[in-house]
Amino acid sequence: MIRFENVSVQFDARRALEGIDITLGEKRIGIIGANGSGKSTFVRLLNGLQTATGGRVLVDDLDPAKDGRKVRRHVGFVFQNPDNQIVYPVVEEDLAFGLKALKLPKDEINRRIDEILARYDLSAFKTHPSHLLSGGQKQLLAISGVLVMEPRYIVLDEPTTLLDLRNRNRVERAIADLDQTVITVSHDLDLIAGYDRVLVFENGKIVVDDIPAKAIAIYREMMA
Ligand SMILES: Nc1ncnc2c1ncn2[C@@H]1O[C@H](COP(=O)(O)OP(=O)(O)OP(=O)(O)O)[C@@H](O)[C@H]1O
Repeated sequence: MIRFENVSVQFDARRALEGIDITLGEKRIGIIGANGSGKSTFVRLLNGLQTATGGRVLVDDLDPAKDGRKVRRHVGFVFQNPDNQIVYPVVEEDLAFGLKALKLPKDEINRRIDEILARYDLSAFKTHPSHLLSGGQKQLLAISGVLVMEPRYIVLDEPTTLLDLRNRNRVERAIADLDQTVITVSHDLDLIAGYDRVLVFENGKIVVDDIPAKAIAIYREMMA
């Protein structure tokens, strides 16, 4: 369960979030809103990448601002730009690095890596230099790097911006198959159409909180 208690975030003169009070317990939560409306700031609060300047955030009763390391074990985060996420020069090394930190047995590490590479059609790239992957393949690798860790919550910030239609659909299906709670920030309204709940951000506030059909319809009118 995720709770935001009267959360605000202030960057110097700019207020990025204001008076966010919400409890999230659904399995699929979509977040939409205009550029600069506060969506990324909102999700970055979930793993302590951003700290609240007012109020507090709780993820399963842990405060990411205080227990960042513990929380990050349970909250996997896929960034907008995969280059910020891929740190190792070879694909399999990149996938292994978090798993090694968890001190998993070698067999288990290899099993998880082979399985995730197969799922995203990346098996042929296992020993390839990560930086030579295409933009979309990098995005898939970044998503894979989070999924292999089997976190309880998965936050995806614009996970399909670089993907062609086939890979975009693949990511959509992969998300649908996940047992975990998924929170997706996206301008791709189709991606979140089948979700349980959609939040619409405007000027640092949640202005709509509803089922996708209703939230998306209101958002389309707001953007018209
Ligand atoms: N580190 C920062 N320092 C100063 N201002 C920031 C910082 N991060 C975000 N902001 C500002 O806070 C506001 C909200 O930004 P945020 O990235 O959360 O928006 P967003 O809804 O995710 O936008 P987009 O759809 O463009 O990704 C913006 O006005 C942005 O300029």
